Amino acid sequence: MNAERLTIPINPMPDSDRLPHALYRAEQVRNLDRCAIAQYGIPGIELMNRAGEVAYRILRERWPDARDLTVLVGVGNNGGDGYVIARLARAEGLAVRLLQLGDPQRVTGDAAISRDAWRDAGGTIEPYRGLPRRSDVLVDALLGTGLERPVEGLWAEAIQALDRQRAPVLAVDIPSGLHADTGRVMGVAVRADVTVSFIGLKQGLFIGAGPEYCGEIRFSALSIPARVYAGEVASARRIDWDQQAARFGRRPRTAHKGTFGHLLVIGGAPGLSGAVRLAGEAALRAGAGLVTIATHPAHSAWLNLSRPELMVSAVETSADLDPLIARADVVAIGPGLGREAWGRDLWESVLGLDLPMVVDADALNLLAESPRSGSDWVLTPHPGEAARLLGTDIAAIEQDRPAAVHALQGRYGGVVVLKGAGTLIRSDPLRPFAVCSDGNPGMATAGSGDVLTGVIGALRAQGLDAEDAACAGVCLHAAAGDRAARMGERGLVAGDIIAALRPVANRVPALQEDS
Ligand SMILES: NC(=O)C1=CN([C@@H]2O[C@H](COP(=O)(O)OP(=O)(O)OC[C@H]3O[C@@H](n4cnc5c(N)ncnc54)[C@H](O)[C@@H]3O)[C@@H](O)[C@H]2O)[C@@H](O)CC1
Ligand SMILES: Nc1ncnc2c1ncn2[C@@H]1O[C@H](COP(=O)(O)OP(=O)(O)O)[C@@H](O)[C@H]1O
Ligand SMILES: [K+]
Repeated sequence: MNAERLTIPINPMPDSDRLPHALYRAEQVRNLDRCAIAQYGIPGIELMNRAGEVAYRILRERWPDARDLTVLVGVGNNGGDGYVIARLARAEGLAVRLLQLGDPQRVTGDAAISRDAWRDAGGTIEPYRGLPRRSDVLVDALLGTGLERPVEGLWAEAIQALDRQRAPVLAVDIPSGLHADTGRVMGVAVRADVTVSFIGLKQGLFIGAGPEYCGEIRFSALSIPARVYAGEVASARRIDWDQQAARFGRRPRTAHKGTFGHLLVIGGAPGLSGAVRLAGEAALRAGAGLVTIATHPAHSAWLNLSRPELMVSAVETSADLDPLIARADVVAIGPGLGREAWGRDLWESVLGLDLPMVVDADALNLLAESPRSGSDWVLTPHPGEAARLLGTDIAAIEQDRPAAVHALQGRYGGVVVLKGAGTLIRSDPLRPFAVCSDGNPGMATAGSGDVLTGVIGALRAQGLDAEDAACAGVCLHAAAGDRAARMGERGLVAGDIIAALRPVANRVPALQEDS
């Protein structure tokens, strides 16, 4: 690959039917709504009608044979969208049951207008007392971005009942019970087959439990003017390999191995040699020109037998590192480093270096023991390492991953990659953080993080800065994981991700036999 510095714009509007890249917090989407209404004169009821129409169109497209619809509405504007959907469905001759949670007298504003329009069209409102025995599709219009406390009582019962029945569920704007900013489940949440989101994509759809609850995500900006978005800087940006691959052009015909950088991978205490071996091979497959592994003498002699392209050096103490560091462009440290004297000595010796670094695994655990801030490093903690780095527990990290990655970056500097489903990348605290929406649970397997370390190190060695290497590396790794998962998620091993790196990095279409 030939890496180029490239500014990739964040588009708030969808291009064709692809999802936009800009993500927002609930409060920001409310600002966008308000701006469209106040400054561009689009009445709120018009937005609600458009939202209902879009959701209904997607419902018909996805389930053209549906005849019996059950719509669950709450008392806010999310419920307002639900009345519109119910009215449109009834007008087309579908049998619609509308079940109300909360007191319909509490419905006000645009939602009340939609409620009345539903009644005027002959629709009835039944208080929710349980789901009908059968429906072809259920619409979840209970709670949207106005969710403000854990879901309890009858509301929680209704959501659990949705979970138990077998018909597909379309969630309006966001699955009810999912927190729009963190993707946290607020007690219980609707597990949707399709989620249709409006105006701005909520970041919680892609973070935390979001990917488990949203099903397929569809989006409509409800035709509000593009200028509305100029006033609101996205809180996050969704990244994927399709977009990040634009950084990589054709390799110059005159290239030599020095063109693509020299990565030094440090780690592999006795018994942990596999981790450096995986990181090293992944780096070669992600296009690094040269890769040297600095590892324990216990296994250095045979480490490269299965991959002779790797250079392997035995390091007894940190003094042995000096000549290797002198030849390296980038250092990746941590895979299999251990926390014994050997690993500590190596970690301490690289701390003062003026070289780009990728810091992973046990190096992160050692960093947690004596915290310090760096500027030119990429830290790649999984939630367990993140918890140690912040002196908290994993549950606290997972509850609010955006806050965790923000705190990590604040305390440790550089670029922080918080791994897991919906990996987050945070560099400059004033700019949107990134969320990778590729990847799959097949990648939850030993050594998969070591592969990522090698990939990010390789991209840095090829000239990308820390943030670009982290974003492109996470996406390349995830896309390779997705390609490897064509053969099934269960039983996927880290080596399968490595094998997929090369075709994905070169954008070679998948062969029939891959799938
Ligand atoms: N102009 C607009 O503002 C638009 C809004 N739209 C819809 O409006 C939604 C936001 O509407 P709202 O701000 O009214 O909020 P919601 O409809 O999400 O809910 C707010 C209501 O639910 C109650 N509530 C909050 N948490 C609860 C809980 N755990 N259990 C029970 N009740 C709870 C609140 O007290 C409030 O009465 C969006 O998600 C979207 O669906 C769309 O119609 C597009 C246009
Ligand atoms: N459910 C998932 N969806 C997407 N990516 C995942 C999922 N589970 C794990 N991954 C990715 O796999 C890698 C696992 O890394 P890590 O936990 O460090 O594993 P190890 O320590 O075994 O190498 C991370 O990049 C992570 O983001
Ligand atoms: K909803």
